[in-house]
Amino acid sequence: MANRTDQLLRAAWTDQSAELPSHALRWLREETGLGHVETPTRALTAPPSELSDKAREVLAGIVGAGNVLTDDAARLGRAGGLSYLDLLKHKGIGTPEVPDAVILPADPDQVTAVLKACAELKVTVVPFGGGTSVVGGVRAEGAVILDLARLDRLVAVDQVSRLATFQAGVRAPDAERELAVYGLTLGHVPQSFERATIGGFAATRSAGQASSGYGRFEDMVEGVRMATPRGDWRLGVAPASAAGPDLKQLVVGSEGAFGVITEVTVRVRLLPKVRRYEGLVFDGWEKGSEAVRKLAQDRVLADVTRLSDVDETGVSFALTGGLKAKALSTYLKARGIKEPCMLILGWEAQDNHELTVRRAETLRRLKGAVRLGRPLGEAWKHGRFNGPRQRDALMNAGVCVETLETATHWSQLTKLRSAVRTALTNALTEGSNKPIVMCHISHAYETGASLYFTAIVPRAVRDPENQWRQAKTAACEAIEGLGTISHHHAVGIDHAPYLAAEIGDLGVDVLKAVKNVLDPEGILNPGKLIP
Ligand SMILES: Cc1cc2nc3c(=O)[nH]c(=O)nc-3n(C[C@H](O)[C@H](O)[C@H](O)COP(=O)(O)OP(=O)(O)OC[C@H]3O[C@@H](n4cnc5c(N)ncnc54)[C@H](O)[C@@H]3O)c2cc1C
Repeated sequence: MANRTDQLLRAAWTDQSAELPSHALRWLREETGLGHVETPTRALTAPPSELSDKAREVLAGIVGAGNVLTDDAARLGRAGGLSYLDLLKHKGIGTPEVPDAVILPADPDQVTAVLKACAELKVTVVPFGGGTSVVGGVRAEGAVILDLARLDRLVAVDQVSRLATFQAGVRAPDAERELAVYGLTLGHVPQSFERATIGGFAATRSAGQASSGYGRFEDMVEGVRMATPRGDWRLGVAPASAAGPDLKQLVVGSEGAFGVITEVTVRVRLLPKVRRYEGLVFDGWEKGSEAVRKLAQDRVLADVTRLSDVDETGVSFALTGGLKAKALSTYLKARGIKEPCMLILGWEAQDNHELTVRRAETLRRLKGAVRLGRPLGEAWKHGRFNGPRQRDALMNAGVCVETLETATHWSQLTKLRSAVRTALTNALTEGSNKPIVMCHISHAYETGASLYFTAIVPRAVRDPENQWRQAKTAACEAIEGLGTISHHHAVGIDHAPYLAAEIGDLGVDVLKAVKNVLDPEGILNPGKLIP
C-alpha cells in the first residue's frame, strides 16, 4: 500500500524516469530560450511527528497500531499533492508540508470513529484519496492524513437500475476492472485516471475526458455516505427528488472540509463494444469553437470532443517530429488551412450501427474541417494519460509547466481565452525566456465550454515559486468576472482567495455555516475550499 503513494516520494507521477525525446528538447530550446538546467532530486527528511502520545494511543485503539504510521517514508509519501509547486518541493526546491501521521481506517465506521476522536483531541484531519490534487487540496502540515486506501471495495451492484456503490478509496482503474465483470463502465477518465479515487472524484467535482458523453462526475453520483465528526450521513434514495434542495451537492465538491466521503453510489452504463476516435482540423479557433458549439447545441457531441487551439496543435505536431509533421503541415497548407486547430472526436457505442448513426450526425455538421481520419484520433487516445509523464520530463529538463482550467458561456469564450492567454504570457515573459501558452476545449455544454490552459517556460533560477505565483495570480485575476475559478480541479488552497468573487460573500457564509454544523471543532481540511 505504501508504494501506492510513494512514487519517488511524490517528486514524479510514476517511478519510471521520464525523458523528453531529443528532437522535442531541441525544439523547446529554440522556442522558449531554455538553457541547460539541473533538476536534482534531493533526499528529503521529515520533521519529527508532533502527534501526541495520547492521540496516537486513541487512534491506534480505533484502527490498530499498525495503521497509525509516523515513519518518515509514510509521511513524506503523503506530503502534498501533485501540483507543480508540490512536485518542485519534492525535488528539493522549497520544503514539502509533511503531515504528523498517516491514519489508515478499514471501513466507514472506523472513519467516523477517527473523526469523533480527532474532534475531541483537536487533531486536524486531511482526507487523502489518490493524492493527485493540483490545487493544494491535500497539503497537511500540522495535521494527520486520513488515507482512504483500505476502503477499496465494490460494495454493491444493482444491474437493473445500473448503479454501483464503491468505497471511497477505490482507484479508477480498479473500479473499471470490477465493473467490466458485469459488462458495465463508469466512463470517467480524467487524465489522473491511473491514480485518483472514487471519493476524490466526488470530493472535487471531477470531469473526465469523455464528459461530453458520460457527463461530469457529479452527474454520475446517485448517493453518498459521508463520515463527519457529528456522525454518519447518507444521501440519495431516488433518481430524482423534490424534497428540498439537493443536499448531495453539498457533499459533492466539499473537498474534505465538511466530512470524509466513505461510499459513493454511481450511475453506470453498458460497457461499449465498439469505439472510434478520429481527428479533424479547422482553420482557426473561431471556426473550431463555433463548430463545437453547434455540436453541443444540436446535442450531437461525440463522447470525447476536444478542440486544441493553434498553439496546442502546433506543439502536438512539433512533438511528433520528423517527416510526419512536415508532411502533415504541407498537406494542411495545400488544403487552405492557415491556422490549424485540431479537433479530436471519439464515439463509444454498443454496436456498429449505433456508432455509424451517431458519427454521421456529428460529422455532417462539421463543414469546412479537414478530416485526418483515425490515425490522429487513435494516437491521441493512445497517449491520453501521457500528460503527467510529459510534465515530469519537462520539469526534469528545467521547465516550469503549469496547467489551469476554467469555463464560461459561449458568448464569452473567446474573450476569456484571450484574457487568460495574455495574462499568462505577460506574467511569464522575462529576459530571453519566451512562454508557450496553449489551450483546448475538452468539455462542451449547450451553454458554454471549459478552457484548459498549459503554460511552459524555462524555470526561473532564483525564485521558481514566485514565478509560478505571479502566473497563477495573473490568470486568476483575468478569469474574475468572466468565468469560473475552476471547472474541475476544485478550489483547494490555490483558488480559495478567488472563491468569494464567484459565489459572493454570502455564498462563503453559507459554506461556513454548513461547516460549522458538520464540523463544529473545525478539524477537517482547514484552509481548503473555504477562504
Ligand atoms: C496529472 C494530473 C491530471 C489531472 N487531470 C484531471 C482531469 O482530467 N480531470 C479532473 O477532474 N481532475 C484532474 N486532475 C485533478 C485531480 O486528479 C482530481 O481533482 C481528482 O478528482 C482527485 O482525486 P484524488 O483521489 O487523487 O483526490 P485527492 O487528491 O486525494 O484529494 C482531492 C481533494 O479531495 C479531498 N478528498 C479526497 N478524498 C476524499 C474523501 N473520500 N472524502 C472527502 N474528501 C476527500 C482531499 O482532502 C482534497 O481536498 C488531475 C491531476 C493531475 C495531477
